Amino acid sequence: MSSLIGRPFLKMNGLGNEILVLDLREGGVVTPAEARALAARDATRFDQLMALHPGRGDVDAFMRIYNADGSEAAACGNGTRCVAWALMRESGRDGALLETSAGPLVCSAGAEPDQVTVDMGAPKFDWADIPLSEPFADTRAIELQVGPIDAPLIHSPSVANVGNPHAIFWVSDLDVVDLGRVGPLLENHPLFPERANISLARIDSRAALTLKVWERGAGLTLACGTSACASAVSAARTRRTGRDVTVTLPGGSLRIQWREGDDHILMTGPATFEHDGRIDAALLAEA
Ligand SMILES: N[C@@H](CCC[C@H](N)C(=O)O)C(=O)O
Repeated sequence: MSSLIGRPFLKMNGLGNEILVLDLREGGVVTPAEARALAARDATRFDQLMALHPGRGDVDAFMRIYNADGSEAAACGNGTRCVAWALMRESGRDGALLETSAGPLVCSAGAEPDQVTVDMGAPKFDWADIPLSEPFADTRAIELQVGPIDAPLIHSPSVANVGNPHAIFWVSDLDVVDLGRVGPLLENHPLFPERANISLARIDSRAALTLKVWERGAGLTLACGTSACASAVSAARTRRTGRDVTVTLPGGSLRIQWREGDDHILMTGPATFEHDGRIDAALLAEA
């Protein structure tokens, strides 16, 4: 019998990015096949599944993050806000300390109801940390073959790791290419040994950008918090914007601040509860 039977879940979303928060603090581990089955059910449909495991010391929960295709990720911005919201509701406190394999995440209640701020830590820009499969001295703009049709339209992405790998293509028109077509090709490009999340980013002003995202392991989504973080720091790093920006995605907007001093990224945005339930055998049946 699956170790997930009877475990409680919350179906939530962060700007329309579908999140399933699964409480495994009493035990249980998600297999890739179980993740794919849950992603395919209406009641538990997700872009990311945030599985909560017991945390050590002061940590409220250790999170394992699964994409809809069953693969694991070390970071998920929208999912982290949803988990923090759930744990703050449970504890009655206005903060939560979470951990993933990429490190600790300090979360706090935002100024408005259902808003959460997450300290996403410091970004990494070294080619080996993205990771890329070959060295690049400057990751603000790398050379990447995108094929003869798309090459004149999108090229020279910035790359960053904010707990997970991102490539950002700077465009003036977000529809210049069909991201649903080029996304999977770029996600699996040989330059990205661990695949990558792919964004098209348009600069609107010194304090605003707009994104479309193809997520590793999940495809086109309404929003991706880590893409917003990676794009914001890359925009500031290439002097396209300042360090405090509003990032608008198809599902809504996030405020991203790249703090001077420790270089940590602060992400602020909503977490929205939809419904709750418990895992049963029918939810885990192969789709
Ligand atoms: N939607 C997420 C990102 C989830 C992980 C990503 N698809 C990956 O595999 O790295 C977010 O809000 O950050």
